[in-house]
Amino acid sequence: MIRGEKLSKRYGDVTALSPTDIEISTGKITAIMGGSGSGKTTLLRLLAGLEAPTTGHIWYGDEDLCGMPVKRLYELRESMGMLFQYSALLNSLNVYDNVAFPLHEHTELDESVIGTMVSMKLEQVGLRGFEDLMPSELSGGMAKRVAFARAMAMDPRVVFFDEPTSGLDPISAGVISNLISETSRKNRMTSIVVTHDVDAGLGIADHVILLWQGCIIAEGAPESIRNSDDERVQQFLNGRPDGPIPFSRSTTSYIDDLTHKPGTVRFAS
Ligand SMILES: Nc1ncnc2c1ncn2[C@@H]1O[C@H](COP(=O)(O)OP(=O)(O)OP(=O)(O)O)[C@@H](O)[C@H]1O
Repeated sequence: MIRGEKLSKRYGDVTALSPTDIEISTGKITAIMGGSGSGKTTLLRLLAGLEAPTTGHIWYGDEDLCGMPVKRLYELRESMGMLFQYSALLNSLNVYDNVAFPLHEHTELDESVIGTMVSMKLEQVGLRGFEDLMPSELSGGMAKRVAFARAMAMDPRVVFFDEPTSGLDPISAGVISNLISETSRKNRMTSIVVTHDVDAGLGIADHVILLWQGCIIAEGAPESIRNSDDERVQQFLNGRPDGPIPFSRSTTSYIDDLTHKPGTVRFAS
């Protein structure tokens, strides 16, 4: 179990995440969903130990990620995989070297063993035979699949997916969703998926956490989220522009801004 306890994050005056308690079940897929700016990526980065929370603790079993010695944090990271929104492939390395990268970094395995492992991972994503291509020669969907293979290279126990289907056509998005779903279930992997994509999120998740303005407004099994009578949840699920979730996030008066009232002036005169 991964557990966030009174977890919060502020950036200057912006509260990206209000104090939140959260539980991620081992071996399950948890989707973190919500509109733009609701705090999804912030929560993912905190859980992955990529950023320190402003308050709270992140428990991996009985170990607190906050304040953990760096050496132990690196060890823990070796059991984690990450798939970022823009694939984050290393442009100067071909497909083979991108997938092999974590194995070269974290293991002492012979190249022949690494080669076999890379072939297995590329077979899993349907790209065996594409080892020599450079990232610039890949479509967006292929790049995501290579990034998926790289995230799986070390057979991680926990994998973080940040918007894995964004920018993909529906077929490529479906392929990535299936890969997440099948690999998670077969390997009993703990998957944490941040997504705007309602169909993908509700389709693959065992548990859904829905955020709004840095707060959890609903969580539970996909079916219970679908049947929620919270208007904010229904506005998000149905993509309605009008509703309790406002279009504008400005906090100052528009008229005051236009008339440069003291305290609201944004530009140097
Ligand atoms: N490094 C940062 N510095 C300052 N503010 C930040 C930073 N990262 C995030 N924020 C702010 O925190 C809030 C939550 O951002 P976050 O990226 O977590 O939202 P999100 O739900 O992932 O949004 P999106 O779906 O658009 O990526 C936003 O108001 C954002 O502007």
